[in-house]
Amino acid sequence: MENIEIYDITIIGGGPAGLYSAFYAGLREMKTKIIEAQHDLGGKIHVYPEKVIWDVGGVGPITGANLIKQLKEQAMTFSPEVVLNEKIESISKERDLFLLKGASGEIHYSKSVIVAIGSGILKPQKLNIEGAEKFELSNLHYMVNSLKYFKDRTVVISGGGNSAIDWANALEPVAKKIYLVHRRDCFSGHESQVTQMMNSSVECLFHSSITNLIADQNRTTIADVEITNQKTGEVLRLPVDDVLVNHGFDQDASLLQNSELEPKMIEDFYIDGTPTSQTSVPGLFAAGDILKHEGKLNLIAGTFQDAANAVNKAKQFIEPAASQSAMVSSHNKVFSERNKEMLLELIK
Ligand SMILES: Cc1cc2nc3c(=O)[nH]c(=O)nc-3n(C[C@H](O)[C@H](O)[C@H](O)COP(=O)(O)OP(=O)(O)OC[C@H]3O[C@@H](n4cnc5c(N)ncnc54)[C@H](O)[C@@H]3O)c2cc1C
Repeated sequence: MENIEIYDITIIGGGPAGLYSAFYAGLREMKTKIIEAQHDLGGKIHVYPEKVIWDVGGVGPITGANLIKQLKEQAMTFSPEVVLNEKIESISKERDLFLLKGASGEIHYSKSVIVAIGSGILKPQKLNIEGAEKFELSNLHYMVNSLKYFKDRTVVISGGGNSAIDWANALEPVAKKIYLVHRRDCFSGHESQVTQMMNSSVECLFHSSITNLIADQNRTTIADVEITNQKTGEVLRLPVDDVLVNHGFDQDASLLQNSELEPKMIEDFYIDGTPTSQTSVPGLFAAGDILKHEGKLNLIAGTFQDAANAVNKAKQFIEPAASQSAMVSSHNKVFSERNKEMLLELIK
């Protein structure tokens, strides 16, 4: 083990929970590594780069893309080691060290670990219609990368959760017409979003689902959608420009299933932790959507508290005499030089 590089803390997952953990670990002067399976940091926010987010404390309305940019900038404050395109496949422990096995074959060594994998590697649940995948290159979408693309188009959205409703509201002023197809007659989305949508021009088709996609003459693009009302059996054929499917994401639980360490879990997927982000395995902490505890807030804002708690507990795990939490950032000596520069700017 002479040539291995050992980190104080390794964060698995580069979404908001992982990025804020990386910043906070730097604040606590820990040697930090962050490992992300995708080619870029930002996590689930990449699903909604053009959605405007209003509920991050102290941050005005901001697009997903800009929030990712700011989260990344903050995370890089203390220059953590960043490893991209590396899926961690298992976690084990030898004596005092955690060993994280990456899909690349590399083993990452760490004194403590934060699991910040959200819902695992994101895989949208696909439309269950034979041959639908061929339209993914044209007008069948599982994400919205550009609102502009939908300008003056007729769009059928399938789904009834927060994402579907958010997109119906965001696209309604842009598109020519929005239909929302939902298999139930009530929505599980946030009340205010549902109210906004119900008071808009979005046309909701309840008890319904998409049962067929009819191609244009070239067989490359969806020209019409068949929608079946499950209660009446009535079939409606709508000419469309685009179909947007928001049926949620498949949960990839392989990391914890493949690991020798067996933290207590909930529903075989979530980590059953404490409100201070501890798991049942000493030295292994969790933050963000993967963590469940009393008082859990499944919002970006909630990931920050999980992250700071996880880092503070990790710091004490490897240095039992360390203080319980970091000093507030305005007093923290690691910022003193930068604070001086900013104050000098102010009095210029
Ligand atoms: C459409 C939509 C809209 C939303 N809108 C809002 C909103 O307006 N406000 C709000 O507060 N929240 C919103 N949310 C929720 C918010 O995005 C999540 O709560 C937040 O992203 C959770 O952050 P996280 O870091 O825990 O997980 P994630 O963002 O899911 O990040 C986890 C990261 O871990 C990586 N990963 C997973 N497994 C591995 C592995 N084995 N090895 C390495 N890396 C791995 C993934 O690739 C991913 O990058 C929305 C969610 C969706 C889907």
